Amino acid sequence: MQTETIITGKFTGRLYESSKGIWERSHRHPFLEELKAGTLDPAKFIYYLKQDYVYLIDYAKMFAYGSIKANDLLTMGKFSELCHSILNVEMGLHRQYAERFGVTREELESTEPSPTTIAYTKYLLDVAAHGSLAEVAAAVLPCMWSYREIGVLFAEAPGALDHPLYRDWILMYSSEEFGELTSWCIGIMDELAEGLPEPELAKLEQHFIMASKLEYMFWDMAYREEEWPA
Ligand SMILES: Cc1ncc(CO)c(N)n1
Repeated sequence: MQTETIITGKFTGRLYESSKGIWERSHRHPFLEELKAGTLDPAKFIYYLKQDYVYLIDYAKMFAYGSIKANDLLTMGKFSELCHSILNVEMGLHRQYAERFGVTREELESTEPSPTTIAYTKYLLDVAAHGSLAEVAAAVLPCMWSYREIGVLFAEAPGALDHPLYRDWILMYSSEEFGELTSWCIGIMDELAEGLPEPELAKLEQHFIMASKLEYMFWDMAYREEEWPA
């Protein structure tokens, strides 16, 4: 488990405040409450896993866009490292879980995205297609940062790591490595926001809030095992 604390700068402190209420609602959502307690219906977790797998394909592309939009090699390299780690470490965990549940890799990959997954990934990709590097950073930040917060909270919750089913999931998001990547994303967000005029900062904040709302919706979608109406 990881002990490194998240240090926010001036702008990321503002972002955190803007979405704290939404994040707290996510933490209290039955999907996460039950995952923490080890009582979450595996069918709901499998649904989540499949949707998250196709979500992560587009999410990884956000970091590829970050690499393209970066102006220095260090930033470019870090975004490409993040892309690599999503495709190989994070999605690797999903593949392991799928195997445990008897879901094939093909099944995972051919999951039909739900309405909420579409809303989230297409929102992100639209920001990437039309926005600046700072906008990309603001849109992807709640994903990393809120999972990091959930991972650490759950790893510290008494008994949460004793449940064999969801233990690996909690360990992934409370890991040192995930914490370091999140800290880097927070750092680059503050750097990119430095000196920007207020209307630009407000736009970044809007992306952060929107992605935070979509995170909440993603938990809720999984709990309801959302389907297309027709
Ligand atoms: C929906 C969603 N948000 C954030 C993460 C963490 O990267 C994830 N795996 N899935």
